[in-house]
Parts: sequence; structure tokens; C-alpha cells
Amino acid sequence: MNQRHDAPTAESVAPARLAQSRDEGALDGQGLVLQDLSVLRGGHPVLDMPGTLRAHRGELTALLGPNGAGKSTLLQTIAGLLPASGQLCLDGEALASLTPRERAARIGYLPQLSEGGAMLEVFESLLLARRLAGHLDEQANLHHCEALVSALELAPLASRRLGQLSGGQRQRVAIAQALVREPALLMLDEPTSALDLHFQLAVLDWLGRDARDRQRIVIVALHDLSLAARHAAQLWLLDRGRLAASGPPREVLSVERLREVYAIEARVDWPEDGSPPAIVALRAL
Ligand SMILES: Nc1ncnc2c1ncn2[C@@H]1O[C@H](COP(=O)(O)OP(=O)(O)OP(=O)(O)O)[C@@H](O)[C@H]1O
Repeated sequence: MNQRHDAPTAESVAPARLAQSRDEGALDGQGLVLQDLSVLRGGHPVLDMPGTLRAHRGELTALLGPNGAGKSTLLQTIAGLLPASGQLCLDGEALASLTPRERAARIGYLPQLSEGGAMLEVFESLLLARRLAGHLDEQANLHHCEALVSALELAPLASRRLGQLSGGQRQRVAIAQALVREPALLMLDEPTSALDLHFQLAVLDWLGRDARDRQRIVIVALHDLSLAARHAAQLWLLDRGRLAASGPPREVLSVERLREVYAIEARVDWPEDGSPPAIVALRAL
């Protein structure tokens, strides 16, 4: 197997040659800013991201990279679940200075696998998630949950218990549970992994629209490059714990870069008529 797909090691996590240049050095201002971030797991370096990276309000940012590249580690670090060195600022405020309660109110994080609450009904679970996030106006809560149920096509499931749902249905409810809290920063780790083609498109459409309408920062870890290219305003591409590239999809997703990072031969089509891009993996190298 190609060495590129090996887990990062102390040797492979060298300082990234390509540091993000947008907003270099700016920790203030709107959005999420990461600066000189590095993370150890089990005593080994798994993320090393020198430079400054910003996720903007109102935009969907897709986090890409092969297995073991560090996507979940990065999201867990931003969520405050892993210690890191470097700076993390949300709308100009250091995340480290927030209390756990403040952090929980402002940051929503949906892990790759989320279980629990099997006996709760879908609608009840949304109301509970919203109340736990500190939204106490019951009328507004009902209204908000109903709107979300409709938007994510959950109405037929509203009174079903979570434990009785299929994997894809459960995943859609988990996305709704994260959204219903209305965090300023929403991070979802592979939220479309169990969804059929209709819901992959519908959910990402909705997340993009929600980011724009509510000026939310949304970061989504994805493996599907076509989905990322179609829905994200910018991409962060990780490779063995380093930032290989960041920027608009058309700049990041070149045939050469996919060969280098994913060890694949790919076809990358950006239709001139503005229709969605198609990225097809042709062969593993
Ligand atoms: N609990 C842990 N303890 C020690 N090392 C870990 C732990 N979890 C992950 N790692 C290591 O951290 C590195 C990054 O893993 P991470 O889960 O962030 O990758 P990923 O990009 O999300 O991968 P995938 O696409 O497979 O989900 C890998 O080398 C992995 O082996």
C-alpha cells in the first residue's frame, strides 16, 4: 500500500510548507481563527499546522484528507476535547478563556459516531437538546424544532424512538440535534456517511443555506470530494497531520494534488456552464 495512507508519525508530521495566507496573523475579527496549532495524541504529534487559518461566518468550510490525516483530531481540538498548543479564537475571543458552559453554548460538535438516548422520541430529543443549550422560551423552542423537522424532512419520524431508527435516519436526527442548539460555530464529522444520495445533497444544501442565513460558521469533515467541491466555500485539506492546501475548491482540488495527497488518479471536471463539479477517482496508485 502507498505510504501516503500510513498514520502520521513523529517523522512525517514536519512543519507544513504551505501555511494559510488569508488573514495572516489576525486573531481578532469575526470567524474562527487557528494559529500555529499543534496537537499530540498518545505522546505523538498528530497535527502540526503553522500559520493562520480562518473559517468565516456565513460559510461552509469542508475539512478533507485521507484516513488518519487528522480531521477528527482537529474538530475535537476546536471543540475543547483535546489539549493543543497554539491559538484558537472565535470572533476575536480565545477559546481557552471561555468557561465550559460558554464554550458549549457557542460551539456545536457532532462526532463521527454518536449514540445514546435510544428511548427518547425524535421531536422530544430535539426539544431537549435545545433546552440544554440554554434556550428557555418554550414557544420559540417548539417553533424552531418544528421548522427544523420540516427542513430536514423528519416529520414522518417525529414521534419515533431514536433506538428504532435506521443508521441514516439516526444521522439526520443527530444533525438536527446539533443544529437546534443554534451554536455560532457548528462542526460535523462526516455527517453524510450514512445518508442516501438525496439526503447527502439535501443536508449539505441546508447546512450551506443555514450558514449563510444565520451567519454561522460551519465546518464539515467529508470524504466525498464532489460534495465538498459543490457545497463548500472553502476547503481545508489535511495530509498526515499537516495542512496540504486551503482555499476555494477549484484552487485546492487539482488532479496533481489528489495524486499527491490521496494517492489516486482522478478526473476533475469543472463545467464552464457553472453546473456542479465532478471529481471521480479512477485508480488507486
Ligand atoms: N485516541 C487516540 N489516541 C492516539 N492516537 C489517536 C487517537 N485517535 C486518533 N489517533 C491518531 O491520530 C491521527 C489522526 O487521526 P484522526 O482520527 O484525527 O484522523 P481522521 O482524518 O479523522 O481519519 P478518518 O478519515 O479515518 O476518520 C491518526 O494517526 C490516528 O491514529
